[in-house]
Amino acid sequence: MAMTEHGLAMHGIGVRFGGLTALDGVSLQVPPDQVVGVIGPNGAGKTTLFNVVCGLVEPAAGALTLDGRPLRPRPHRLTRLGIARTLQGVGLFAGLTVLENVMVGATNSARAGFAPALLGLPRSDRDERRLRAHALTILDGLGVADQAGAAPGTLPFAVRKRVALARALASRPRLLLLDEPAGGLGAEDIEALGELIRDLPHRVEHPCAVLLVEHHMDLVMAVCDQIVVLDFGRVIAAGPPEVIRDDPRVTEAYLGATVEQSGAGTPTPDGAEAGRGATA
Ligand SMILES: Nc1ncnc2c1ncn2[C@@H]1O[C@H](COP(=O)(O)OP(=O)(O)OP(=O)(O)O)[C@@H](O)[C@H]1O
Repeated sequence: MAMTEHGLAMHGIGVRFGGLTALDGVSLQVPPDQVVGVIGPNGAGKTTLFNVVCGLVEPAAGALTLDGRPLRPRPHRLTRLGIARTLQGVGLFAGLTVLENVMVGATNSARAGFAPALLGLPRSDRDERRLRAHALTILDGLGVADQAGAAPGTLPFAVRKRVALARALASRPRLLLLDEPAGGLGAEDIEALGELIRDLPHRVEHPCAVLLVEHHMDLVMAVCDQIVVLDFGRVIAAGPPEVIRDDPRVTEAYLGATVEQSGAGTPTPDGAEAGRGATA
């Protein structure tokens, strides 16, 4: 991967949990106009890497930069840094409508945003209208505006996932972190999700780079410009999908994983699942 100052970069990140090295000298880049995927067998360090970028895990070694400037992410400050994330689950507020959930996502900080409305504090009608219109536009872009007034709990899982994505996009991030967005979705929904993800860095308004941690190989191969392969906390390969697909080190990592736990996952990166007991 060519080095650039733009976007997110990890430089030699190391993370240890007691005696276990979860990440070992991991470097990668997410340029502003790309979708970058992180794959690897179970336990390879993908979630740990995601958590480092979110500020949930502090690395023992290495550094992060955003547009060449040092980045010390903190979970509550991500939005202000122009970073948004979705989590493995859906995580919508059950007591709010779909629209309100997305409006919450549009707030940049608890002081300036939707929180006053939630707390019953006064805010201008104009702000409120603007926020609603913005949230509706995003829901519309994801094809779920017709559910704006619904309670999330009444909606199918695939729709809730879209709403969660809408909420993340509502803060107009320039980097979106997606942790297993295909989890629990059927093939058709995954394909539609792939189209949405692929489009994000190329939107005319508010384009946004994507760092995608995902088990579903088909999705990763279809949407990523670059793929970083982790195994035992190290980067064993990095490059565009067509290179990664044919890289013997990658096949070996997945094959080795399958041998370790027989029957776990599909033994090549062409399959829909990863090794080491991967989930679909
Ligand atoms: N909080 C923690 N404490 C101790 N060990 C941890 C912790 N989090 C992760 N690990 C270990 O670090 C290694 C990397 O785990 P991680 O969850 O990042 O892998 P992963 O690639 O996301 O796996 P999966 O595909 O199963 O989600 C694993 O050996 C895991 O057991």
